[in-house]
Amino acid sequence: MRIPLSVDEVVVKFADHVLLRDFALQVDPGESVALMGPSGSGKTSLLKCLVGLTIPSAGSIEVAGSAMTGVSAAKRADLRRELIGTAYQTPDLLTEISVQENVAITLLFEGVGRDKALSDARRSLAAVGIEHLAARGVENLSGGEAQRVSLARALVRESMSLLVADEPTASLDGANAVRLAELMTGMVHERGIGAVIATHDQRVADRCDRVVELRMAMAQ
Ligand SMILES: Nc1ncnc2c1ncn2[C@@H]1O[C@H](COP(=O)(O)OP(=O)(O)OP(=O)(O)O)[C@@H](O)[C@H]1O
Repeated sequence: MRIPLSVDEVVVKFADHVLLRDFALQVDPGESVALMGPSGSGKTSLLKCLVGLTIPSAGSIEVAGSAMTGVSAAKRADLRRELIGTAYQTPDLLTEISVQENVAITLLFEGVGRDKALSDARRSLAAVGIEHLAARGVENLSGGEAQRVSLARALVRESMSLLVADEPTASLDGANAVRLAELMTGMVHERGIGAVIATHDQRVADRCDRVVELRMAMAQ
C-alpha cells in the first residue's frame, strides 16, 4: 500500500524568518497524526505545504507516492483534488444547496455524472452517520452536524489518501469535539488512509495515534 504522506527535510520560511527547519514526517496507512504546538509555531503553514497551496523553501513532500514539490501549480491542484481531503475550523458549506449536494459538489464540478456524484455523496454521508440529513439545507445544522458534512465532503472521493484538517473541532464543545475526533480517526483506520490534524485540543490529540509537536524553538 502506498504511504499516504512522506515529508523530508522541509524548510518553511517567510523572508528571513525560518519557521520549520529540516522537518520530516511519515504518516502510514491507517494512521492519524495530531499536529500540535503554540500559536504561531507553523501548523497552518505546514498544512498549506502538504496540500500544495504553498511551496516549501526546501525539501520534499509526497502524497501517496506522488511528489507535491518540484511540480507545477496545475499538477499540485490535480493531486490535491485526487488525493487529499480537507476539513477546516469553519466548514464553509454553501447555503443555496442541500447537504447532499454540498458533499457532491467537487465531483459535480469535475463533470462526474449527477447520479453517480449524488450516490457517492450519500454513501459518504452514511459513513459519517448523517445520511438522514441528505435533503436538508445547511443553514440550521448544528456545529457538529456541519463538521460531519465537511468530513463527508472531504472523504467523498474513493482515491482520497490523505485527510488534512486544521482545527476541525475548534468551534465544537468538548463532547462533540471528541466525537468528531473519534469519527475521523476511525474512518482513517477503516479506509487505510492517513491524517494530519492540527489541533490545540489535547482530547482530540489523545484520539490520534501519534502527536507531533511543533516548537517555537524550531523557529531559529
Ligand atoms: N504568507 C506569510 N508571510 C509571512 N509570514 C507568514 C505567512 N504565513 C504565516 N506567517 C507567519 O508564520 C507564523 C506561523 O503561522 P501559522 O499560521 O502557520 O501558525 P499556527 O501554528 O497555525 O498558529 P495558530 O495555532 O494560531 O493557528 C506566524 O508568525 C505567521 O504570522
